[in-house]
Amino acid sequence: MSPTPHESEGTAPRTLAQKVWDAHVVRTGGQQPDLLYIDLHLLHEVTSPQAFDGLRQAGRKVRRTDLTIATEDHNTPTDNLFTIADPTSRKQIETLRANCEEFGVRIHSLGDENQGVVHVVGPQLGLTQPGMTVVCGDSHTSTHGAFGSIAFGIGTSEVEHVLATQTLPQAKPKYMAVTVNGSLPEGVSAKDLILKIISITGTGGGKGHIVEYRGQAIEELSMEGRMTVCNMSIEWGAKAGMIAPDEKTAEYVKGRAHAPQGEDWDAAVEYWQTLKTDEGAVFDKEIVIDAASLSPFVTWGTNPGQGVELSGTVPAPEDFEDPIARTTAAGALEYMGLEAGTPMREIDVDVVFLGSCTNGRIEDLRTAAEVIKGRKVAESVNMMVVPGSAKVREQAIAEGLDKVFIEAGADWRFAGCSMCLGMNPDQLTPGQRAASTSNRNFEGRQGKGGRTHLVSPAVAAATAVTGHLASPADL
Ligand SMILES: CC(C)[C@H](C(=O)O)[C@@H](O)C(=O)O
Ligand code: SF4
Repeated sequence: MSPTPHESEGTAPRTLAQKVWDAHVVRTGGQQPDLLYIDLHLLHEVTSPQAFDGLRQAGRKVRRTDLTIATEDHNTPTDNLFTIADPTSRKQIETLRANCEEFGVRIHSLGDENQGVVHVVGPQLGLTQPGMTVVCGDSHTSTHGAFGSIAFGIGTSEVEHVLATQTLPQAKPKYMAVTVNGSLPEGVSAKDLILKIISITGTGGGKGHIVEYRGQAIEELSMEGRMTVCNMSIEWGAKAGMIAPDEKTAEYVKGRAHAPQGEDWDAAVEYWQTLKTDEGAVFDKEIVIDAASLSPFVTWGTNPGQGVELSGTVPAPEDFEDPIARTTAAGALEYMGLEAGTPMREIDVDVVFLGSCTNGRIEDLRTAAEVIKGRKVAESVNMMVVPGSAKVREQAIAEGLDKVFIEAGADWRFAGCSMCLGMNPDQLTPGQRAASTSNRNFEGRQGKGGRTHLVSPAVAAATAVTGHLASPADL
């Protein structure tokens, strides 16, 4: 084996994550956690109010307003841009606006062309770039790892710390690799892959680890697909998910509002090319998956690890060896109103939700529109299409996708988190069942008593047409 550049320089081979980590350590040593520099801090209305209050009380400023950006997403209505009927939601949005004004933080409010779900907006503006550290008071910050950055969710007190200092103390993580060999079969998407991974690991399998997804199937994913995979890293407990940047990554970033320009661009790309795991670098753990063995994957239960092939059946509690898994399964079946042994394809749904920071990007809308085109949403189904951002919406309209959805009978909405979680008016009613392209199927997640099946955009679209869980191949 020929020595890697690092070995020849006398440095031990490192993983991608270690390289990015090392490049951001401001202070290390002793029993203290490392102090990391933060390159990008994203804010939304839910987890920032107390952080700003803390700054105000301490008489501090936001240290780097140029590295801080806010958007409104969780509490925003999607049927109109300006009337926030719920007083709590309205207060959160108004508080964010007032805080951003007081502290000089850039904000993309409802009606702004760059408003949208925070994890859609960052990459879209070219703010998210390879090799960065990205944080946000939001667990799905892991999405940004798709660019080869270390990106993770933080708590409100940490939000305050980053606002005040642009740094964050962090204990050293462990490192894991998920290697996906071979190509995904036709009709199998990034969402199917990540749901399968979580069903293997369980919701706690990644705890304490920064995970690098790699292998042919990962390299073959679009940037949107990579974001979908990294987005759900937190759903199996990982601290963050990452994918080494390559030409596709650079192509995606190039020309965006905040992408480096001219000589800076060349220097950036040269640096990004070094951001890969060195040969011989050691991970604490590795999982290997054969992509060819995968097929469309959906959830049947009340956590994202309770999934099964669409061609499969609802499992019975006895199918699980682990006593805890057995009890959890029994509870999930009861909440979901499902009988063990029922073919997944025979489960009827009332609502289809296409959207969220997992699958609300332009590629997701295109995939679903292709399936829906020339067909009708079943009479028994209410399909909501919610672009992840105002820009995604604008692009979809430019491509005529809005018309495809509207002609099929779907509800075409404004951007926001929407039915991904019950913080705004888009909610399931008790007992309603949804096929949803979002990332969490917890009890009550989409509305009190609502039942959620997590699916890919293609499965969502086919399900909307048939009225039961289905893939485009069934149409
Ligand atoms: C509200 C917010 C803090 C939360 C998160 O951390 O992820 C939300 O975005 C979610 O998806 O559950
Ligand atoms: S779309 Fe869903 S997962 Fe993403 S930030 Fe909003 S609530 Fe969280």
